[in-house]
Amino acid sequence: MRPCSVRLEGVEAGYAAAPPVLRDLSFSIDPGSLVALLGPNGSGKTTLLRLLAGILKPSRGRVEVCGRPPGRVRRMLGYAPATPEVDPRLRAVEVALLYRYGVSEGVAWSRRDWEEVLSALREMGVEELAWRRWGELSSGQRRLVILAGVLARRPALALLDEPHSFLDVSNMRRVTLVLRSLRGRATVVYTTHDPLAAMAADTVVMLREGLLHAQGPPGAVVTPETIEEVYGIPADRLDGLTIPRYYRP
Ligand SMILES: Nc1ncnc2c1ncn2[C@@H]1O[C@H](COP(=O)(O)OP(=O)(O)OP(=O)(O)O)[C@@H](O)[C@H]1O
Repeated sequence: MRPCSVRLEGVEAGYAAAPPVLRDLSFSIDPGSLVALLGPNGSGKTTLLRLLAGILKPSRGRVEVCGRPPGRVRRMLGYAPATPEVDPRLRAVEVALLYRYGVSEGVAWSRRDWEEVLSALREMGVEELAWRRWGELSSGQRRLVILAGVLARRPALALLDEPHSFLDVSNMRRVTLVLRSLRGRATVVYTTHDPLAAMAADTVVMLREGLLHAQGPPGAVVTPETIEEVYGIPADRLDGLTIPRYYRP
């Protein structure tokens, strides 16, 4: 499957009668690129991913994924929610299989499905957890299982909500390397609260109160100036990286 392009034009989106969450959003993403979505709590990152996944429809403007409305290309998309709802009795490998197929796509699993999912679990370093029940897994282990399932789907566009959350530094590195290895083969959009995790992307999209604040290479977007503007806290530049000073008064 060829990686998808993404295009938004004058998009407004939100929930029921409430004021729109995303406002006048226009930007595009090149096929095969790795994109980090950064922005404060409540700025609309998950809403944007749900829009790209076709779960939510815009109230105004146009969203195109692989040149079509997302709802028409669902089979090409993989979506990993930040807080997936899963039956705690399922085995990890079954959860990964569900995500390989998209949770609502009823299918009979073949031997190849099992092999692909086990291989993805291995890549995420959680193969030994394959037969453990979901309810017995830690938050970080669950994150890795869901990511394995979505990546085993081999999506043309992977939409990953906080893939680094709950992970220790070694697993953060593992996930970052896996995401970078997908460049050129899949378009990947991931949300994060960690400016360092965003530095691994080709492009950073910074949202602020539902508006596009900045888009560009990490070095141009994740700067001490932007951190100060968007989050209102100081940040330092160290070895070319921007480190927010949330750890020091
Ligand atoms: N199902 C919903 N119904 C009504 N409002 C919602 C719903 N989901 C989110 N919102 C609102 O939409 C806004 C954006 O939420 P969203 O989850 O997209 O932000 P986010 O940037 O992903 O936040 P976080 O970093 O905290 O996960 C918030 O003000 C939130 O309260």
